[in-house]
Amino acid sequence: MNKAEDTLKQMVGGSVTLDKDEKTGIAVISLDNKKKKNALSGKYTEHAGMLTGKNTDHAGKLTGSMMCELNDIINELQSWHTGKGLILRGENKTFCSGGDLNTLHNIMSPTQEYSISGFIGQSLQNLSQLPLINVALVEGNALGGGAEMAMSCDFMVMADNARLAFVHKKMGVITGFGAGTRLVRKFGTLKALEILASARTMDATECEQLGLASKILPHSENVLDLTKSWLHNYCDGDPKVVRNLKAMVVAASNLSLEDSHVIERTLFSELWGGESHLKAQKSKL
Ligand SMILES: CCCC(=O)SCCNC(=O)CCNC(=O)[C@H](O)C(C)(C)COP(=O)(O)OP(=O)(O)OC[C@H]1O[C@@H](n2cnc3c(N)ncnc32)[C@H](O)[C@@H]1OP(=O)(O)O
Repeated sequence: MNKAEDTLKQMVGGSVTLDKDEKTGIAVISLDNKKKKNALSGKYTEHAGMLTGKNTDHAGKLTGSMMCELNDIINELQSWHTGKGLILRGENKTFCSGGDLNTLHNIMSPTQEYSISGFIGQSLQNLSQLPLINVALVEGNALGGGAEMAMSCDFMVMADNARLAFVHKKMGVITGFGAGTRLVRKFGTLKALEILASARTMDATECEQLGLASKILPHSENVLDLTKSWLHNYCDGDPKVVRNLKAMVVAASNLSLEDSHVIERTLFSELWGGESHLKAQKSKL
């Protein structure tokens, strides 16, 4: 993976930031690459250390692509033990226009791309498996790799101006970050094939009808706040309960029935007799 990371670090431009709210337990990851509609590039910043929380003695150097930053942020969230929810969004009223076409143009080796898609695919897999209920807030466009990122979250909330398109076929490729597999598992082969082979653009209404979007919100300045309120419905209460619930869902989607039942019982028994359980029991007696 190191070679992939090194290559990604050459992609200049953009940033990814994390905002953790300890009070609500909801974190927000924001993609920001204004000049390229939040395409996934890298960045050059004189304040790199401040943004990434490390590399302070390398300030002013190329410090890594947006995907490397996203990967670092996901790693950081693995140890956020009081967290319950996560929103992945784009700045500038749009989600993400996919891979940076300028840089992708220079990566023509299948071996290199195999390793890069492995790095990004693993990051998105790690994101989807965080013990946080996560939601992609899609405003504007989620195209190509951007659609793949949105697809890796538990839920998708879309602004009414949002559009999602797996444009890969039009680019002469297919999905490479895991969304093809996710689409097939969600819809079965026929619907997934239709979505991927048509490479069509789906608006928020169609995404909701398909079950890709769980909620459509009016496109407005406070769409992020509305998404936080929506997410709060699912992740209010004791962090341990919310996190174990998410961990159980992750286990069930990855493991055999038998193995998943063991995990489910383990996670259940961890909560039995705990503070929340006793409190709830008391209020019912
Ligand atoms: C390996 C994974 C597969 C992939 O993700 S491949 C990439 C798939 N994505 C795409 O093909 C999207 C290409 N972009 C577009 O279709 C349109 O730019 C888009 C997002 C609908 C926005 O349209 P408009 O609002 O009309 O804006 P625009 O076209 O004038 O774009 C503004 C500036 O942003 C740039 N941009 C947009 N998407 C980019 C991308 N993916 N990589 C690099 N640059 C990108 C665009 O070139 C333009 O730059 P400039 O202002 O002309 O210098």
